[in-house]
Amino acid sequence: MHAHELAEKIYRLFAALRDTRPLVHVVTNFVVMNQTANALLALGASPMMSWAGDDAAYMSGVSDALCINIGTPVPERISVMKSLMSLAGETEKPVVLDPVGAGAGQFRTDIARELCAFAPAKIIRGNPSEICALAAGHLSTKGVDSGISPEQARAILTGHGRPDRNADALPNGASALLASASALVVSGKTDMVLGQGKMVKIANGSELMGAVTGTGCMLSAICAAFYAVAENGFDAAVAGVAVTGIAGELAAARVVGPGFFLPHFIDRLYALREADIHQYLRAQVHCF
Ligand SMILES: Nc1ncnc2c1ncn2[C@@H]1O[C@H](COP(=O)(O)OP(=O)(O)O)[C@@H](O)[C@H]1O
Ligand SMILES: Cc1ncsc1CCOP(=O)(O)O
Ligand SMILES: [Mg+2]
Repeated sequence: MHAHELAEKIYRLFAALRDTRPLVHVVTNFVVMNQTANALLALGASPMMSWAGDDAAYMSGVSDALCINIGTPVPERISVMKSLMSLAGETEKPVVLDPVGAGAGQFRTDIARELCAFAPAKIIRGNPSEICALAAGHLSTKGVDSGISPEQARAILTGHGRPDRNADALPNGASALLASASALVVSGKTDMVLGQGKMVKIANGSELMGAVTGTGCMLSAICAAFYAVAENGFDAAVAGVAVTGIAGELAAARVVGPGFFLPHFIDRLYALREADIHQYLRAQVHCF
């Protein structure tokens, strides 16, 4: 697929999202709740940040997509997450799982692994360490941050260095995790979206995005909004990653540091136009 066709496809999803204004139910951490809701609103979706167990059945019935984020886990919230993901699996509701801090201690890694078993058509979006912890048992997460680069993650996921593996072949370590998902997103300087037999690399974004908390969490919620209007998780993940990266890049061009990055990012999501996607998208499509 040519870059122009991919940009066109992403724009179609973006336009559909703005037309339909999907209701995205987000159960996320205490750190990023407000900025995630604002990012979804700016994008054109309708956020609902609720984690009450008593609300779960109703929210499951009315929402168009679900985003589950384990950043600040407490037992009651984890059990609501399981119920919501289980209901979403039954009704084939689009789900994104953000395994914040997977690989940083047994507690979080176990929670993330357990949640991976629910809602088989979900997108799993994490930074390189989080995805490698789940896919390959590679423990390198520092708190909520990645201890490895996307390139190192690609090497770990493909089984690089093993004599029976070609480093450019199907991501091997990712395949078992991918069996429990419709797409995996490994974010970072270059984002990788992995699906069955295909991968898209997107090189948008800015270093500043690593200096502001919650950019990954917002990316996951944005992928959930796109999943509500996409035919599959892979296309939704590509669109979510591209739009987040382009808005981040444009926002970073206007600021000198992280302090004002966030409001500019929200503004750029709000003001994003078709021409921006065509002009700024830096993506490569690989098929295996
Ligand atoms: N060095 C970087 N250059 C460009 N974009 C980046 C960089 N670091 C992070 N990003 C972007 O920030 C967002 C969050 O990614 P990441 O920092 O990997 O997630 P998390 O916040 O969960 O650790 C993604 O959109 C990613 O593309
Ligand atoms: C700092 C922090 N601590 C617990 S959750 C959280 C936010 C993590 O956000 P992100 O994964 O998007 O950087
Ligand atoms: Mg994160």
